[in-house]
Amino acid sequence: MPASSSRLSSYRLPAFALALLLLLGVGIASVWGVSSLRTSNEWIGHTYEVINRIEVAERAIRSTEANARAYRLTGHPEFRSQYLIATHQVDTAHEALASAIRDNPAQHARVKRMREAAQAHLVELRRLFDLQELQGAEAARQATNSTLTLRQWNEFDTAASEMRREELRLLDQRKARSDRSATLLSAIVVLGMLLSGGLMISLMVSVTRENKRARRLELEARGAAHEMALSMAQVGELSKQRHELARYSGLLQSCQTLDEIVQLSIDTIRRLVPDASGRFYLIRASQNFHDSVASFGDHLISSPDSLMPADCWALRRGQAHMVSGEEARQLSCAHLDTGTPAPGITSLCLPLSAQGTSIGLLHVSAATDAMDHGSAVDELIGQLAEQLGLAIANLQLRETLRTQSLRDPLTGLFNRRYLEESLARELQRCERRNLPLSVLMLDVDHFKRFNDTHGHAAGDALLGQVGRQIQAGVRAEDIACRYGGEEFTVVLPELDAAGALVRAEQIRRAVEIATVQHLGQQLGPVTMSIGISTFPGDGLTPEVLLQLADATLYRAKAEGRNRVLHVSYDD
Ligand SMILES: Nc1nc2c(ncn2[C@@H]2O[C@H](COP(=O)(O)OP(=O)(O)OP(=O)(O)O)[C@@H](O)[C@H]2O)c(=O)[nH]1
Repeated sequence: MPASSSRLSSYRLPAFALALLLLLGVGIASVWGVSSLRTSNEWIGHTYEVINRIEVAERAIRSTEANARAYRLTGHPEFRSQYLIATHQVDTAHEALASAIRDNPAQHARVKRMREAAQAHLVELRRLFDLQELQGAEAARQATNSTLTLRQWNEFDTAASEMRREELRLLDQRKARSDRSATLLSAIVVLGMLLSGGLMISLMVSVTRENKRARRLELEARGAAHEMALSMAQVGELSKQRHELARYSGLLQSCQTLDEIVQLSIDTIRRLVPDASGRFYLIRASQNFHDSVASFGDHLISSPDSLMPADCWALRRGQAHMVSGEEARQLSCAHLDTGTPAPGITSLCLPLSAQGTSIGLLHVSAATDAMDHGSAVDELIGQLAEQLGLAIANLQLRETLRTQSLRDPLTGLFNRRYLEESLARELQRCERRNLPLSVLMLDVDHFKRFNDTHGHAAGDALLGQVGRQIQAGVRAEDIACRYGGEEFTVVLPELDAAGALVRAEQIRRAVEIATVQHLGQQLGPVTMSIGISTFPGDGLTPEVLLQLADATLYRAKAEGRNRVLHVSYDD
């Protein structure tokens, strides 16, 4: 369509010029035709004039003849004077006739013949008139030569008739030419008007089409400009979102705790989708459940605190699962509380994984419009989830490594290396603040016998349980360690000997009454001996305090086991 239109437009100027030329031609032809008609009419008028003058000449000669004859017959003077006047008119009439046909030699020759015949007849009439004047009317009548008169009249009439015929022939010819000119002029005018009118109509149609096309193109151009503005806005939005994601990646590297990671992720998701809500889940050690670790927003679609992997399409398929609108009826995840997302709301489940291992789930819900704009938001949140999974996995790995380096794997308590570092630090802190610090040295009684009786694995299970009981028996700020073998140490900052005795007694009692479940058997209970040393009364350095607590422990063993002992050297 545009190609044909532009092809037509290239013909428009020549067509317009042709139409103008045609109109000009019609104008010129009209002027020429009118001029030609006027000339033809002039010639026709001229012919009538000549014919009229022929008749005037005939009338003049006949009037002369009639008056001369009447005078000859009656002698009446009136006829005499009329005769004399008429003789003058004959000359005048022939002069006028000769003047009218001076451009036509043949007619001119005929006028000459007419004139000669008329002159000859006038001479004869003059002769008879003079004779009548001198000798009377009878003599003139007697002298009349009828033969001569007839011959002169014949001569005159012949020339006049020839002349009239010729004029009538010319008249017919000129009328025919005038008719032709009029017909030709009419044809030219009609044809020219038709052609130029047709061209003008074509031009008008073409220009109208061109205008419509121009209007359509203008509308299309406006639409394109609008779309470009929209896409520019989308590009701007996309760039902003990518910037957010890049910022997220950078900050994620520096996060030290899960809380920091989760908070940063929430902030970033809320920046990408302002009114979004959602929940973070991490997989439990048992792998059976995903437990919620954090949530955000107004929960457009709520999801429970814990969910089974089978309840989530994303966890089952190992890939993002987004539903909204009609689709939600069939494919909504079972863990969503509403069953199906409300109209206009989109739900997005994203599995969190690292190196192919599932570690959790991110569920986000938001208005469908907010999730759809630029059609890249779900993709961006997907990228965020990928980085989030890796970050959590890294954190967990770091935590595991740190725990492995600082904690005893069997009991979960701190190891001896950590004890030595932290005892020195805590001792300095308490010394600065002038506060006491107590050290407990704990040992399972007859553990060798337990091992030998129930096996090494049962001994491990017992040590694990004792470790948990020791941890449960102290404050969060206390430091419980496995010193080695079946021996444990607890550092109790800011606690004096009396307080340490109470705490140690609680632990001893808890161990004494507990049994251990191992391979379906209930083993134990066992007892524990505990030695105490206290800063500053018993010693000032970590080494002294540990040695003293150890020595007191062996003294408790020696005194019969299953007891707590503190030896005050001040006493
Ligand atoms: N199952 C298990 N046994 C351990 C572990 N570490 C040390 N043991 C054993 O613990 C026993 C310690 O025995 P002893 O040092 O003789 O002390 P005891 O039998 O508890 O006797 P008393 O301390 O005098 O009450 C040894 O048999 C070690 O092999 C451990 O990690 N797991």
